Amino acid sequence: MTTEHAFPTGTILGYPRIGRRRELKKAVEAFWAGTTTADELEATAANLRADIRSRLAGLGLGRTDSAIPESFSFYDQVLDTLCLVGAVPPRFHHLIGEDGSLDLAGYFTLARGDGENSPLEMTKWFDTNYHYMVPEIGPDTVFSLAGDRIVREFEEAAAAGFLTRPVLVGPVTFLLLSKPTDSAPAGFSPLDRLNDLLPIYAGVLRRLADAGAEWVQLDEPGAVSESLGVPRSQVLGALSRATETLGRLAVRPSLFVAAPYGSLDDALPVLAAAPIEAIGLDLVRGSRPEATAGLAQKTLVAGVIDGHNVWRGDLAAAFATAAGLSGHAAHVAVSTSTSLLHVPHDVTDEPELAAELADWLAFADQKIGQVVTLARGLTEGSDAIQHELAAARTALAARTAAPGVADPAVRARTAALAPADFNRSAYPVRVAAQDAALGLPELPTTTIGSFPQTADIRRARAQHHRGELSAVDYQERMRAEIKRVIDLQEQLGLDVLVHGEPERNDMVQYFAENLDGFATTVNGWVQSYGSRCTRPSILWGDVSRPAPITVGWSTYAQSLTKKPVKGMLTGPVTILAWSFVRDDQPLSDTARQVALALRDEIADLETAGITLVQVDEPALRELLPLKKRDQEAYLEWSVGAFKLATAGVADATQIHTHLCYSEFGVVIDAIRNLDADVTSIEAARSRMEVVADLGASGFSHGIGPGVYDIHSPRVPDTDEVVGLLERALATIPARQLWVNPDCGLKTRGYDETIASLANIVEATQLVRARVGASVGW
Ligand SMILES: CN1c2c(nc(N)[nH]c2=O)NC[C@@H]1CNc1ccc(C(=O)N[C@@H](CCC(=O)N[C@@H](CCC(=O)N[C@@H](CCC(=O)O)C(=O)O)C(=O)O)C(=O)O)cc1
Ligand SMILES: N[C@@H](CCS)C(=O)O
Ligand SMILES: [Zn+2]
Repeated sequence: MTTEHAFPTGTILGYPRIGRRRELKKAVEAFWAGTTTADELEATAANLRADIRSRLAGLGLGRTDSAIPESFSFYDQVLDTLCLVGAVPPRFHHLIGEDGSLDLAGYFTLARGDGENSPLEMTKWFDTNYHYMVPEIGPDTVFSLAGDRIVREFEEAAAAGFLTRPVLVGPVTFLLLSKPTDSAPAGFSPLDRLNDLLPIYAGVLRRLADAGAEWVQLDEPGAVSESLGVPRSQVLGALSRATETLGRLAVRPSLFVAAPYGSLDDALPVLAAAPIEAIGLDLVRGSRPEATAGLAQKTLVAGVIDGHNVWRGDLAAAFATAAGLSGHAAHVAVSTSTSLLHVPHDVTDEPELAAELADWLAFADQKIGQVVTLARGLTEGSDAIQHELAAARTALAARTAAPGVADPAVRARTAALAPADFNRSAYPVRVAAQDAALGLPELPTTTIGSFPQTADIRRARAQHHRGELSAVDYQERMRAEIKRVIDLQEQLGLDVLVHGEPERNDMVQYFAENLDGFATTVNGWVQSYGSRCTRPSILWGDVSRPAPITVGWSTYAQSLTKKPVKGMLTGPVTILAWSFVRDDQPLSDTARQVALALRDEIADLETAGITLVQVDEPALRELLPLKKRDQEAYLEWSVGAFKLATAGVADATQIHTHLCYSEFGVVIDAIRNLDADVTSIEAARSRMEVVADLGASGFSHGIGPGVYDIHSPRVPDTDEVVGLLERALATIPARQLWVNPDCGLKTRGYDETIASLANIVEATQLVRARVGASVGW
């Protein structure tokens, strides 16, 4: 059995690994480009890990008490776990080396594909903007202890004088996040393989114990979510079996099971009864638990510092919550509610943030400071931290009273909203008006908005930001790009054109920069997937639109062509989901403010002669609450915000929307309720399954399933696209079908984009000829 080790009184669940200046991104991309070697990449990563440990210790986390989590990853923690347990899908078995493991190149190939073999699917990590690689597990998947990175990184830390705490995705969550292999029989669930997986985890724990690890963190957010498609009773049973099995090992480190992203609810008694030593609760999302049998012998790790948002918050309230647990458990420690992966590094590294706003914020490093303060309060008593609690209280009061936090004009407008503001005419009336006004061919072809963001475009934006390129010159450069994109689409023969979004650094940040109520960062990068990052904006005040945002770009594009140009906006829910949003009022109130600003933009686009407007809502699914009890209310306000943004237009103006990610499940109803005239969805990787679901649900509006996956440079051939279109036509009528790629052309190069779009247009012509002959167009 394990020897008793005290859990550190202050810790965090994980730390950003991309680097303060995105050093890891740059090193990984250089390795992919072949300009550096694997050894050089390993050396950069080791330096980064060393810097992180020193920084965390400098901020006050203990060097030798397991307070510092070892949470590095070159790409993704689920992919790391997959490699650790040897669950490499058969199509990649040729990459496995003689020692049974993958080298770095092989590891990245699973994430990115290799031309012949498609990469692992990627999907959202719980309700965050982080994406993980989806393992494929079948009845025949062979598990083996195939990697030792986690042990080597622990030893690397030890050699530098640190006793760190290795972090692993727990076995239940790993299987809950996996999908069944294509050949798995109906009814198979990856969770069925738990008994076969547990011995591998046992092996890892033994090796870590042998290496000297005192604590290991198993992340089990799967225990919190009710949206992973497995009955709750099975999740609880699996959690019980896993913790019983691992807890009863003869040789293992002490086990800390962390449950971020929500409350454990009925999973808490399961963990409380299990032979593990510490339980991590998300007390930002979840409330303080009742006294529960079994907790009295355990450490409760109170996740009272929000790992998912950037507010400095009410530190005294956080302290009271943590201190209030002391009667429930043998020992109480303080932590973040989630890994700090979701927040930027350091507020003091933001030269352009107003000092007042900066004082209201806590990024990763400031949150560690907060954890350390509260831990001191727990050990030395609250008097010892009075100064820090008072400073946080003063900042919070200043925030509440600051001009702009409540804007009377914005509040009056939202208060005056009436049901009619949310609804358009009946769909058949709109279709008739749009058919007459737009005169589009059958199976209209279009794209989802962005075109490749070339290095030139990004460089011009960086130069403009640094003052090296004037506003006029910057505008000229963007207009030149728009002209190139319009000319290209004309040559390709697309029917509904887009301006290409060259002026956007990011589809949310760009709008945040142009709306009142938001602040943006310079160095606030947060990993979105792999090497890709975003700089989420900070929505701190009431939102309004000081001036039109996209009208100039869209009307310029329209002036270059007789074909219709689709206006292109990001929807209210996505703007909220991909920003750090104020926590002092309900999200639904903030969503209405953003929706009204967008409604004004759409009205201006319409007045300027733009006849189709796309309002992207790729994050509609992402913000869906993990708990079923919260989902209905969410869908009500999120769909309402979209309708508020879009319902002000004439019948003849065609509203499009776009949603990423194919596993829609519960949001299929929401798609119908959005009442957009045309909805484009990512579908290529799921081979149109979602279209069948929509068809079966009686969806009657326009639908544009993506016909090729833009996540790799592979060019789809014409036959393949014809096949997908025919598959779509098997379940939905031709009059509803639009033809478009999946979203995100901004991440591709021009060569493959042009070749792919040419094949799409050709495939559409072939299908039009075939279907037209049978239906008499
Ligand atoms: C659609 N997706 C998005 C999500 N969230 C968002 N906020 N935005 C999204 O688009 N979530 C779900 C998905 C996730 N997908 C992606 C896809 C692609 C990226 C991505 O490519 N990110 C870029 C950074 C984009 C950006 O902000 N660019 C800026 C800054 C460019 C830059 O790095 N400049 C250099 C200087 C350049 C020079 O001088 O030559 C610098 O600052 O050092 C811009 O265009 O201006 C990435 O590189 O990771 C993210 C999520
Ligand atoms: N209009 C955006 C949507 C991405 S979700 C694009 O095409 O990149
Ligand atoms: Zn998308």
